[in-house]
Amino acid sequence: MNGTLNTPLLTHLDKTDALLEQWQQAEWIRPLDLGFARLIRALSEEQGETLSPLVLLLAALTSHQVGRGHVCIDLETLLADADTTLSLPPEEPATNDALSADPSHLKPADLLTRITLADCQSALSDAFAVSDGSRVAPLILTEGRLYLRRLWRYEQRIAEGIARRLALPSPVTEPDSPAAQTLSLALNTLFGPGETVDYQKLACALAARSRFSVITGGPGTGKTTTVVNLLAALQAVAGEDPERAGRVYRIRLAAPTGKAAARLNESIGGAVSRLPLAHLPGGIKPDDIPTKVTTLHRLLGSRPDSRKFRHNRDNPLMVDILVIDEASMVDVDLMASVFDALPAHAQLILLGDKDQLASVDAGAVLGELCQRANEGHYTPDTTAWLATITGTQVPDTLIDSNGQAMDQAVAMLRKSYRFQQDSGIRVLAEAVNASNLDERMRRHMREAAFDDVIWLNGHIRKPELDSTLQQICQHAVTGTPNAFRNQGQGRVVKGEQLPPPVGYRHYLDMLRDHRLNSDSPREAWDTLALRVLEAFNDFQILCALRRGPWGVEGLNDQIAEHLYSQKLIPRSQGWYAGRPVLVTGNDYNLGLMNGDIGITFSVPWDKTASGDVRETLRVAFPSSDGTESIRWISPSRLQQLETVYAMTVHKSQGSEFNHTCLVLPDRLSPVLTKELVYTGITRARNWFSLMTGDASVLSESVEQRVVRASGLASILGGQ
Ligand SMILES: Nc1ncnc2c1ncn2[C@@H]1O[C@H](COP(=O)(O)OP(=O)(O)OP(=O)(O)O)[C@@H](O)[C@H]1O
Repeated sequence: MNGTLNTPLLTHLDKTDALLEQWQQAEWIRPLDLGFARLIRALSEEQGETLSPLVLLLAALTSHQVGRGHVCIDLETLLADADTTLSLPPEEPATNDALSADPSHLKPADLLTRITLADCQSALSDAFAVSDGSRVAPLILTEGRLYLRRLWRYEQRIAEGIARRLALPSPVTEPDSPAAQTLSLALNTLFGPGETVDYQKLACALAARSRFSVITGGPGTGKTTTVVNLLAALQAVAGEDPERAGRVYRIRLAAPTGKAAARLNESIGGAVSRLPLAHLPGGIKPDDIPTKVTTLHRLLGSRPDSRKFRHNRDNPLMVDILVIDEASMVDVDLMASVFDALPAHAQLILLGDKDQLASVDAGAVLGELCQRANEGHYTPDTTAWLATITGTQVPDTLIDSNGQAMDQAVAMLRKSYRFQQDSGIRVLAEAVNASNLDERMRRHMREAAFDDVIWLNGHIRKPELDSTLQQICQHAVTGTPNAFRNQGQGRVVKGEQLPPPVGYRHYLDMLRDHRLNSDSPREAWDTLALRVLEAFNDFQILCALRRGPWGVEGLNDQIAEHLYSQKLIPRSQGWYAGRPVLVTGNDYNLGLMNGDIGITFSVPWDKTASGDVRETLRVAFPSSDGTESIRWISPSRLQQLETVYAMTVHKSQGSEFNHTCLVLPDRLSPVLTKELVYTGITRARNWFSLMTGDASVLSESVEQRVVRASGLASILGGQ
């Protein structure tokens, strides 16, 4: 090791350990991170080795990064900018700020400025606990990336699963083969033979050619429509393929959360019913295209108290084609399990929006696979094949004679069909995505120049905290329709008159004014609960942060107090009728999944000892199987949940609301990124409002990007 490591903190193992402990006590790193580093130390000592303090430090930091969604640490990036890479001290102040009060403490970045890449490489390669992957070790170092072994294995399994599928021959590769001709006929029937570029048609063709494909697109670009057409085209090919003897493909549809599965369930049935099946080759029947969507956990067969799934390499799924919607939310752990459970021949199609936030847990698989999607990188071979099969010429800007194998399996939908050309939500989302929120756009938002977007306090640069929180609370009650252009009246979307935006009073009134009683049948209660849950979905406050007055914790308290002061709810704490709750962990016994939302009802279903009717509280959750039934669960049985007047943008992924209000705090922090703002805006179907603690935070946030360290793109790019 070279002489730059002259600080005792990196020459004495006990001192490094003590520093890590200090960081852990200040909640900069997790107990798990410290524990992992100590495990590495113990392992080395068992081998009679004295661990390098630098390896102890890097072990803790790698584990810390995994907790922040990274699959690994890229050492060069870490050394170039440790502050940004590690985000330490953390963006949200810990409850215990003893450390930050101590001026003598060292940040990881202070320590790492003294370290070179060569120091890291040499310390790591000397350590027994670190391997290059050729032997089992808790840390893996490969191409300058340091992994926890578990995460490295996930990435390897995903890369292998993708590469193997990309290499499989396809019956439609030869344009004059019968299968390719059938595909071409099916696509022309589904989309028309038009010569203008139809990205949906191109996406179907690309995905039909490969056993692994990704279709990415922003909201309303037709991902669902495209995949339904794709499945019809694939079944048409299967029906004509003598090798399959007319057997149709076994297709399954899945999404990472119950909410996302339910949303796809709602839209897919309609899209399937519109298919021109009678005109397609292959004699496809309506039942050949599935309309039921399940969660990935259910599909893979999750078992209580186990990370392992029932379906795996030894017990694969009975499936020929698997479609995963909202794939941006799938972390590397779950994605690796998907590849394990898929039979070797099975085709995997990932759908999602590459610009959204990545999964909460480690990995950004979809985002990484789509890194080059904007520019296409289709080879001349692919382009010629697409022209023959679809009759469409790919624009020159998307052609690249050096395109990689993975590029040929990624399709991007580029036209929004949901939002009209002048929709503020669409224009704003595009501007955020391009990190281009100019003054004209900000003025448009402030002055309600768009029909559907309003920046409620955008004219005040630094609004006062209390009055802003008060304004958010009032907005939460009514949705402030008057602030929108034309008071939110008279908008017509796709030929239908849209009601003005609403706030939480809408569902609370419904809950209060119902006429059901103890004689009412259970079905009537189910119907009411469905209506109330739907009404709750009409409005949602989204926050960037968890802690502090601008975070979900503070805002939930504030809003509950305000609703109570308005007599809209009977109390502001604990359980009460009207309390909306978000499930924050999977509960397999109750059949509830992380992200499920329920509303508390007071129901007359109990009796006192003397036989009188007694009101009791039950939380109504929509069923997870896509049917219109309700699960009524006693509050005492619910373990992991929080009130959900305000929700983090992270948790809102996979959901959509009629009206969302995004709350941005009064100062910039690393969590405020373009992806977060984009995800928040695109959760809104018809109305979007913005509240800021400081007007400049909006523009500053969209200048920041989420960059997650991982090696997937590099492994696949090297194929
Ligand atoms: N090629 C098309 N021509 C006309 N309308 C279309 C086309 N494709 C999709 N649409 C319409 O646009 C709307 C959005 O389509 P779809 O639900 O398929 O998009 P999506 O990308 O899955 O949306 P989401 O953002 O909800 O995931 C639907 O009303 C659909 O009928």
